[in-house]
Amino acid sequence: MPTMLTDVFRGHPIHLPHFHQPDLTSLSNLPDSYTWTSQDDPLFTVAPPPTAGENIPLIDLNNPDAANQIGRACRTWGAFQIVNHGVPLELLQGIEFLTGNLFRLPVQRKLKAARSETGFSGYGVARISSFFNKKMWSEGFTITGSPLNDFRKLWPQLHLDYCDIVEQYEEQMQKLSSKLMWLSLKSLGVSEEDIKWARGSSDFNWAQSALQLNHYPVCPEPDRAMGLAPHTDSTLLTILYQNNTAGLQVFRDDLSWVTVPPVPGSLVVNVGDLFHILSNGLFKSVIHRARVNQTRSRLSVAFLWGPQSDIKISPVLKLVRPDESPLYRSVTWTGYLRTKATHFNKALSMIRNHRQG
Ligand SMILES: C=C1C[C@]23C[C@@]1(O)CC[C@H]2[C@@]12CCC[C@@](C)(C(=O)O1)[C@H]2[C@@H]3C(=O)O
Ligand SMILES: O=C(O)CCC(=O)C(=O)O
Ligand SMILES: [Fe+2]
Repeated sequence: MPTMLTDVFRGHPIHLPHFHQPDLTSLSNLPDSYTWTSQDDPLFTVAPPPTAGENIPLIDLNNPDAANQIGRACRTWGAFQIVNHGVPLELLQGIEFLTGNLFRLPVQRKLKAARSETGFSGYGVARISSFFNKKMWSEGFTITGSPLNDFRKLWPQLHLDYCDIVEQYEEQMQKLSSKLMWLSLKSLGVSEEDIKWARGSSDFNWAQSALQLNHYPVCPEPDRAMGLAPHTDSTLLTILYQNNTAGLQVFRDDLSWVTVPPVPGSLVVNVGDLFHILSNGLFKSVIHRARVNQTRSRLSVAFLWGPQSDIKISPVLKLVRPDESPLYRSVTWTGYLRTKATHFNKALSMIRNHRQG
């Protein structure tokens, strides 16, 4: 039996200090343990060049040229925003409503559904927290499979309604992710024929996913705090819904940090590490982070999408020059998540084939 996402960290406990996390909404000063400097994160204070003013592309999926625009965005930014994506507005409002209600619950109630050190789902701090000396100004809730058990602990009365929203949201995101993957691959001249594991399976039985709900409370000193530290996602693609408070920033070597402005009804798409591997390095897995705000709290919902655990992802052969070896060795999603859980931002280079000469 392949490892399911739920089991991926079973033999890999990660020390996560949720139980010692104060209620961030009650703090009027930024404690030292939450104060970031460039010593805690070398990218913390990099300044943009004086002429920077660019932003990630906003792509209309109804545009006949969408595949090319997406391909270009994946190569230059590793991220883009989409409109006319087909996900009903009521569903976006529904998931935002659920997320807001979840994080408004008293801390003691949220901790009833705390994620354990070897678990995958539940309430807690970001997994990557263990790689940083300072704490992040955020709380999260991870879902994979049915959230029924956790939601029953959070909402003894209303859990079924909330499960329904998650199910509908995941169904829509699943369809959209697959559409986006094929559009971006089309731009590289890659079709279903070229990828054995994804060929002809319209019921998505080769894919699996997780949902990450994030909350960034109002912060007394946002310039010195960090909502979610810089990272790349370990996914093929991530589709992110953000409420109308800015905070997400993507990194470009030539432009530094660029804020992704919230556009009502739109969704942000990030290329993850697995898509970078699949595209033989042509698509960038984008470094991104979340900053926080002094007057407005922020919510985001990340749909993390990847292949089933028995599928090995390797560069599409069509994208590898005949005189070169593929840039990466093959890897399963669960195998990669474990490497990432131990080596964090060194994970990609650990599976890279180093070229001779
Ligand atoms: C499938 C996963 C990707 C993720 C780790 C996880 O097991 C579930 C949560 C995901 C998330 C969301 C916030 C940022 C991130 C780096 C983290 O700490 O947890 C990502 C992980 C990832 O993409 O590597
Ligand atoms: O909140 C955000 O904008 C970013 C969230 C994120 O990067 C994630 O959940 O992986
Ligand atoms: Fe992310």
